[in-house]
Amino acid sequence: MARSSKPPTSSTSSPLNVVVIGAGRMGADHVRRIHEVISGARVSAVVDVDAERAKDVAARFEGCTAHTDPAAAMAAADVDAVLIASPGEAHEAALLAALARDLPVLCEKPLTPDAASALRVLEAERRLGRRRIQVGFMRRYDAEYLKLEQLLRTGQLGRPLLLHHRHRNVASPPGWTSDMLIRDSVSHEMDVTRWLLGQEITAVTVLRPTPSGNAPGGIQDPQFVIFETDGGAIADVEIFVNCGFGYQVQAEVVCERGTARVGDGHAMITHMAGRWGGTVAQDYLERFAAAYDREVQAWVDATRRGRVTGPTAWDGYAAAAVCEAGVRSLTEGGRVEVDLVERPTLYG
Ligand SMILES: NC(=O)C1=CN([C@@H]2O[C@H](COP(=O)(O)OP(=O)(O)OC[C@H]3O[C@@H](n4cnc5c(N)ncnc54)[C@H](O)[C@@H]3O)[C@@H](O)[C@H]2O)C=CC1
Ligand SMILES: O=C1[C@@H](O)[C@H](O)[C@@H](O)[C@H](O)[C@H]1O
Repeated sequence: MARSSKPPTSSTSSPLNVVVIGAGRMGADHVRRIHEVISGARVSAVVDVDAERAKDVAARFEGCTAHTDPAAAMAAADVDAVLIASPGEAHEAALLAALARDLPVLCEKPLTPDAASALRVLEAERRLGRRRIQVGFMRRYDAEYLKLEQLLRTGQLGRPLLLHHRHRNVASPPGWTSDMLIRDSVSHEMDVTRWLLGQEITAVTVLRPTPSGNAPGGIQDPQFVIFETDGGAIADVEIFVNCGFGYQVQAEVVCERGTARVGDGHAMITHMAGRWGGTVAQDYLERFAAAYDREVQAWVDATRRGRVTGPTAWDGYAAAAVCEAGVRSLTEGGRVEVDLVERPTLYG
C-alpha cells in the first residue's frame, strides 16, 4: 500500500469527484456503479470522443458534465480522481495527463497495449515519486479468487505446482482478431497467475488447436496457453471466446498437499423433471458484478485516505510484457521468453 503525499481535494466527508473517461460498456457501467452502488464518490464529468455518448451518460446524473477531451475535463478545479475506461490504445495519453496533474487513477485493463508504452507510464509514475495508478484487474476482488489467494497464503496446501485456468466467452465482439484472445482475455490469467502464485511469468507457449467452426472470420479460437514462472510452476489457460453457451472463468491450483478450485458457479442447483442443473452466466458484467463493485469501492476508499492499493502499474506492465511474448508465440510458434525490466523500488 503506497501513501501519497497529496491528500484528495475533497474532505473525508464530501464525495470524491471522479472524471470517467470512456462511456462505452465498461465506462457506463462504472458511472452507474459510482452513482448507484458504492459510497463516497460521484461522477463529476464523463468524457468520450463520441460527444453524443458522453452527453447521454452524463445526462443520467445530476451535475455531471459531458466532454470530448480527457485533458480538458481533468483540468477542472473540482477533480479528485480519474477512472479510465476508454480502449487500451487511449490509456497512455490519459494516464500521463492524470499523472501530470498528480491525480489518482483507476485504469481498466490493459494498463497500455504494449510493454514500451507501459514502461513510459511506469517512468512517469516513478518521476512523480509515488504510486497513483490502480489497474482494473477485477478478479483480485472476486470473493472466490480472494478465498483461493488467502488459502494459498496460509501454506496449508503446500507449494503450488500447477495452475489450470479456463476462460470462455459466449461470442467474440465484431472485428476480433486472434491476438485479441491473448491481449484482451488471457491478460486476466496473466495477472491472476502472478498474484495467486506471487511469481513472475518467465515464458509463454501458445498452442493452436483446430479452430471451432463457430469462430468468426477464421480467427484462432480456442487457444491453449502455457506459462512458466520464476518459481518453477506451470500454468495453463484454455481460452475459448466463441463457446456459445456462457461465460465461464475457472481456476484450479494443484499443490503438494491438495488442490483448490474456483469458478464452478454452483450458486443453486435444481433437480426437476428427471434432470438436474443450474445456470451459466452470460457475460463478465454478470459474473464479476460484485467484484467490480468491490474494486471501485476499494479504490474510492483508499483514494479518500490518500492511499493507493490494488494492482499496480508494475502489474500492468508485467501483463503487457507477458502479452507481447504470448502474441509472438501465437504468430511465430514455439516458446517465447518474457522480457521484463528490473522492478523499480517504487513497486516493492
Ligand atoms: N475488467 C474487465 O473485465 C473488462 C475490461 N474492459 C476494458 O475496459 C476498457 C473499455 O472497454 P469497453 O467498455 O468494452 O469498450 P467500448 O468500446 O464499449 O467503450 C469504449 C468507449 O471509449 C470511447 N473512446 C475511444 N477513444 C477514446 C478517447 N481517446 N478518449 C475518451 N473516450 C474514448 C469510445 O467512443 C467508447 O464509447 C478497455 O480497456 C477494455 O479492455 C472491457 C471489458 C471487460
Ligand atoms: O476483460 C474482458 C474483456 O475485455 C475480454 O474480451 C473478455 O474475454 C474477458 O472475459 C473480460 O473480462
